[in-house]
Amino acid sequence: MADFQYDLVIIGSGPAGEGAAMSAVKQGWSVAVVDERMQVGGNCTHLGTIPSKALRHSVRRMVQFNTMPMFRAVGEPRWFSFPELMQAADEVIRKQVDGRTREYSRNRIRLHVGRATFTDTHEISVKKADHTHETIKGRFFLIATGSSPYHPEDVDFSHPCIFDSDSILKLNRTPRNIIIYGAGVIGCEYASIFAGLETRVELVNTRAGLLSFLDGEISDALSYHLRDLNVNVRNNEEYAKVETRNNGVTMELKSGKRIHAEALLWSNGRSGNTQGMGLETIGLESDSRGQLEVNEHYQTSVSHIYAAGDVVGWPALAGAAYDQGRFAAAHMCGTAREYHVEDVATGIYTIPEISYVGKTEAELTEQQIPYEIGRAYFKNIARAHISGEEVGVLKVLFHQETLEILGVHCFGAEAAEIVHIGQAIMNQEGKANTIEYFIRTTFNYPTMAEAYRIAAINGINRLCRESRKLVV
Ligand SMILES: Cc1cc2nc3c(=O)[nH]c(=O)nc-3n(C[C@H](O)[C@H](O)[C@H](O)COP(=O)(O)OP(=O)(O)OC[C@H]3O[C@@H](n4cnc5c(N)ncnc54)[C@H](O)[C@@H]3O)c2cc1C
Ligand SMILES: NC(=O)c1ccc[n+]([C@@H]2O[C@H](COP(=O)([O-])OP(=O)(O)OC[C@H]3O[C@@H](n4cnc5c(N)ncnc54)[C@H](O)[C@@H]3O)[C@@H](O)[C@H]2O)c1
Repeated sequence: MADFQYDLVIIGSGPAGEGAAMSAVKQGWSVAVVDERMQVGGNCTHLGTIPSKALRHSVRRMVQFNTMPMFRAVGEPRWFSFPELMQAADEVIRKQVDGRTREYSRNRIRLHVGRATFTDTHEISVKKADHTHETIKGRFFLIATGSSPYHPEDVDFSHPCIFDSDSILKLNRTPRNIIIYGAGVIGCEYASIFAGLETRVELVNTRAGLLSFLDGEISDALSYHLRDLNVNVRNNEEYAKVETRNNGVTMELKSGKRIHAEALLWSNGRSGNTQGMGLETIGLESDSRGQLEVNEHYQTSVSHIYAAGDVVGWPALAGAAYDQGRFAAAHMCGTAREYHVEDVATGIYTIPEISYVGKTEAELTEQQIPYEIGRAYFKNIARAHISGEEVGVLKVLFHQETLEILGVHCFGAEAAEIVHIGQAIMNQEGKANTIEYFIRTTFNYPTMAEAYRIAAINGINRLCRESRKLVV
């Protein structure tokens, strides 16, 4: 006889678990969430999205204060240390945990703290901090256990100068220089953060260019601006060996170069959290990156066990994880309208920020879709003059004949917000998706949204010039 019994048992209280819990409880289901951490919110709140974005926000504020001439009247430039800036992030985490805990309690969702392991396809055992166990039965399960930094065996992560994206949050000083190995989203974001702190950054990229999934023009802009912030970007490099000293690290690259720094941040890849969960006892197997395969309803091969969020791989984003959890729960409860996370917007919080939705120029060219480009440079926008954030561009790709929006790419301050205006129009059905929307709609002034009107006019004018039609 199990200690507890629920309609749905969710393992993991990150965005995927939370989305599923809230969705199922609203259908009248009894729901429990199990997490090995005392506080809810998942790695998203405690180690990933929230601390890194709060940290980046504080760094940006500090850089603004230190570089804007207006502030010189009230004081000299001031530098906070990495741990001082992390304190502001801790306060954000506290507020997030408080809010989420209240939500669970208001909705009568039961929280169990401990590490979950499957004992059979309808039961888990939860090992608590005091080493006692409780058993929980469920009609349905959702595995929402997230992901962790990948650690290669030949790198000693117990050394005090070697960090991953979890342990970097405990860095107790501002290093004078740092090697960041892996120039994925995490590597590029932390390169911006450390550059803002005036740490000299060696960003070692195993690929030919930065974030190759981005539109080429945006990826080039990122490389330019990171270099402008004094980040040394080394493309097409792989490590051969990492050596440690008391006060630093030397990385030997396969190309023969040796680079030294006070610290190394390893940000090359993540693995799904599926180890030690007893998956073998229920006939589930993860792939070489610890990820689980699911169908379009987020069902694993055991039909009442679902999985969502980072543990299923792409797109490994918080907003997508939340929606995957919601859609999985809706399917279990039989209320699903056929939703599936497909075209997600991506926000990359480098300095400056990047965001995009839809196709890139390279993809459209490969698919032989005739497109035109409308651009608006932030340096021409009144709101950007006022905020002093003049670096950036909004680029809208649209079909030459139908005028439907095919992709929105933005680089510059608040790009992650700005992109959603284009996304809203792009997701309209049929003829309602048209770049002309931005020409016939009057915007508030001065706003960054105005960039859409400027980009639309720019694009339509180019199209009209080419086809010798009337210019707008
Ligand atoms: C540095 C960094 C920055 C990021 N920035 C962004 C960003 O700006 N925007 C964005 O959209 N995404 C960002 N991400 C990605 C985002 O954080 C993840 O996509 C998101 O956290 C995935 O949510 P999840 O619900 O799948 O799981 P997670 O948030 O990973 O939570 C999983 C939970 O499961 C628990 N758990 C695991 N195994 C067990 C077990 N056996 N028993 C009990 N509990 C268990 C863990 O304790 C954890 O609390 C970032 C990630 C990192 C690392
Ligand atoms: N702003 C954001 O949206 C944001 C910010 C940070 C992280 N994230 C998410 O976190 C995820 C991880 O980011 P990342 O910077 O590590 O980039 P990434 O996923 O691009 O990985 C970097 C490199 O590691 C390799 N790799 C990945 N997993 C591996 C594994 N298990 N074993 C060996 N090699 C592996 C990849 O092939 C790649 O070359 C991304 O998928 C991203 O969606 C998002």
